[in-house]
Amino acid sequence: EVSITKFPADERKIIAKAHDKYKKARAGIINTRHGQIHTPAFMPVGTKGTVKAMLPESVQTTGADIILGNTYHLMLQPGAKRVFKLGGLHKFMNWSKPLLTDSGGFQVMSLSKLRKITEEGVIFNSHIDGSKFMLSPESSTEIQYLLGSTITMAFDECTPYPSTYEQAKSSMELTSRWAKRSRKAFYSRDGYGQFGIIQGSIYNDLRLKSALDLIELDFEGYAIGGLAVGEGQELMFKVLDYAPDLLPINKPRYLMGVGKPADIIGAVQRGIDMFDCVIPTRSGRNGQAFTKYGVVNIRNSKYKEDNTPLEEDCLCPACKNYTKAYLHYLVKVKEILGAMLMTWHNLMYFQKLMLRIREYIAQGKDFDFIS
Ligand SMILES: Nc1cc(CSc2ncc[nH]2)c2nc(N)[nH]c(=O)c2c1
Ligand SMILES: [Zn+2]
Repeated sequence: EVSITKFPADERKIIAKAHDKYKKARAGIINTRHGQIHTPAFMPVGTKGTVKAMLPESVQTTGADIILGNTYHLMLQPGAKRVFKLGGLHKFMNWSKPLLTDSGGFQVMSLSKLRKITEEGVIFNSHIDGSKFMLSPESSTEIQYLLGSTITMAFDECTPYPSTYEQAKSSMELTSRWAKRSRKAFYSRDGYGQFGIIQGSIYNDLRLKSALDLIELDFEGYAIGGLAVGEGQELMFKVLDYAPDLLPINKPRYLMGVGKPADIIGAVQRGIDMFDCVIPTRSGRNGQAFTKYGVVNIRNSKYKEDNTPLEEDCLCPACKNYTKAYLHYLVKVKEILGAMLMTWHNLMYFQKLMLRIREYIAQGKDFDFIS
């Protein structure tokens, strides 16, 4: 099954001895049918069956163990049944390692204009051609099965921020009812898993109720949803000061949609194991490079004759073979190679950050370094 194996207890004691705020941090391995995931892990986003501007083998060289796919986009095009007929998403996109697919509700709410939430599920018009679709706990779970996801996400409603207590309560209760239906619809197989997603916005009693409802369904892992939706880092950390502890300690904890390096470090310190965010890929294409010196906006004219690499000790192709001047030029003239090199560097940067965090935890060292 999908299980998180932890460092032996005595090594955990070392971690506990480290400064208090690190004692919740944990490093481990999730074993799946498609290989291991070293946690804390960062999952690059491959929304439409590709991590934009990257070959899958290049994504692999950055150190990523797992990438994300999207039920919403893939069900509209090319269609889940077609992907299934063609051998599943792993084969289709030539990625043999673990794949996690989001359940689609979040994307419906953020992408399709016309949509209606009912007890049954969400009825929406495709943002591509306006045709009518329904996503429900059952159909979302079936679509993820057809795609061949290693980790399937329960169908939830991401409670918007801000929400009143009443709004958050009824939204969380809907998510609990949908989680039960998602769990019932899941075809469980060795090495595959399904994660429940807890909601409850910023209200600790709702977060607790959501966790209790989902723990009853015995998922292979748990995600904290309803965060990184505009509440800001301070409020997010306030929820993370207690929410991870409501979840089973021996199961993976995934914080959806997070985040910048500082967000990731703060969340790991509060017990989170898995992350996903479009920031390294999307901002890379927009000319932002993450470096140990901070974020470099490569379009800035100060780089037009800068003959040095983004980072002298980075092993990515952008840093090994090119200069900031060249990257500045490529991004300015919108050359495809610019998007490729910037993306590659950022993904490498995020994986190096996760590697350093895992090493520091294993050695029981403080890792307050802000990358
Ligand atoms: N912030 C945030 C982000 C995502 C998308 S994660 C993702 N999907 C595809 C790429 N990345 C969420 N997804 C779900 N299902 N529920 C949430 O509460 C939620 C919250
Ligand atoms: Zn680099």
